[in-house]
Amino acid sequence: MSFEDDDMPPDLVEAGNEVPEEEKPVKVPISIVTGTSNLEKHQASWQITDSTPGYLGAGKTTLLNYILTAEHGKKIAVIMNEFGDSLDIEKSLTINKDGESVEEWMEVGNGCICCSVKDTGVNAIESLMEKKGKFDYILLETTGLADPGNLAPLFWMDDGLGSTIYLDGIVTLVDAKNILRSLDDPAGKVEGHEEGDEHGPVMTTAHVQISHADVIVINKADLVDEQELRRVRERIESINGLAKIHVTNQSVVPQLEGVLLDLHAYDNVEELDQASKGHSHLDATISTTSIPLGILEDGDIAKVDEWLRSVLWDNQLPHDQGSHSSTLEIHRLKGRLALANGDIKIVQGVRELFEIFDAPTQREEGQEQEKETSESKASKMVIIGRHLEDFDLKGSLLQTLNRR
Ligand SMILES: Nc1nc2c(ncn2[C@@H]2O[C@H](COP(=O)(O)OP(=O)(O)OP(=O)(O)O)[C@@H](O)[C@H]2O)c(=O)[nH]1
Ligand SMILES: [Zn+2]
Repeated sequence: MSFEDDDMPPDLVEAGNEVPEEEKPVKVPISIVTGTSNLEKHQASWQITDSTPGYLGAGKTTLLNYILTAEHGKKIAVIMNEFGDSLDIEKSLTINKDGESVEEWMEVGNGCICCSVKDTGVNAIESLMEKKGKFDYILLETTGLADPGNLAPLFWMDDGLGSTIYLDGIVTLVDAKNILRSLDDPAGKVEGHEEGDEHGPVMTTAHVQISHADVIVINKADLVDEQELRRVRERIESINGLAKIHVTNQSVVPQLEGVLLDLHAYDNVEELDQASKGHSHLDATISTTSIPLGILEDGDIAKVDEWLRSVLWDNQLPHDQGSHSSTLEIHRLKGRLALANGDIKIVQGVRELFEIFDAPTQREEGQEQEKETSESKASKMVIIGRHLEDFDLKGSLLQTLNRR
């Protein structure tokens, strides 16, 4: 597992397959950058007749160029996955250090990196690191990848792959001028997801990219006025109440750490408390719901685990009485389970994958601080998904915990 706390005393480490600290490979964080694209360029076959200049890319290339030329002292590998319209078996990989870039080519098999990364992509990155030395960070740009939810689990649950790479987080760029239109545009419909009723709201690529994001960069702020920017922001927050939001011009983010790098989006739940402010129902397709759970008992962890298995694996909402014409679809979830004895567990989920693990303790900051945070923070589960309002998630979870 990739969430071990370095400071954990050895007697708390589960016996069995634990590798001694000094033999453990240092894992390299990978951030996935998604964003809406120029439909005319990438999706010509859809016969877009709307030729307004609005449908340009959100600014991913601008962002990556900014990173590649900025002086940050980090060795960052940027992998550009240009749209898979050619059957290239090599992908451009740009390695940058201190404003100096070297272009490398990486064999990934059959064109689209999201399809081939599992087999060859990780190996390719690893062998490149052997040749070029370890990277500090990897940024994977995913033009043409509609659904980052397919890619995230490959890098997240990485123990099976024996990988030296772990998912740091997903960054989604949106175009301030066009995002509202993209969210309402049936032409952007995502294929391969569970269909709701035929006449229901369409789930677009923009929805899926926003719902999976840990960080959302609203770019091209210069093209909208304050009022429109607020509407964009509120709509995005109603879809994904967990993501950190930054507003930029020319993709110039305030800093790299915490915005693109060092996100730790899968090993902490810092953003959990921002989610309650909620502008629910601004978007009819995807929303965020927040379930307060108070202080839990030891035995409740197993119940939460059971509930998640049922909902995520079996598509069964426990104690559900209603009949539904829609299917519950959960994209992302985060939770904090605060136990009466002061222990805190973290829940992380993407699609059908989830994990419950001990919260990293903050020993450096002293026992007092640790105690204070555990007492002041109650349990909470935040869920992002489709058709959430058709189901009583809160009632189901509380009943599973015998709270009702
Ligand atoms: N007005 C304005 N234009 C911007 C801004 N950022 C980028 N652009 C322009 O928007 C266009 C698209 O930017 P790119 O960085 O190529 O976007 P992309 O997401 O890589 O686009 P694709 O390659 O189509 O996926 C370019 O012409 C940029 O110069 C901004 O903040 N404001
Ligand atoms: Zn693919």
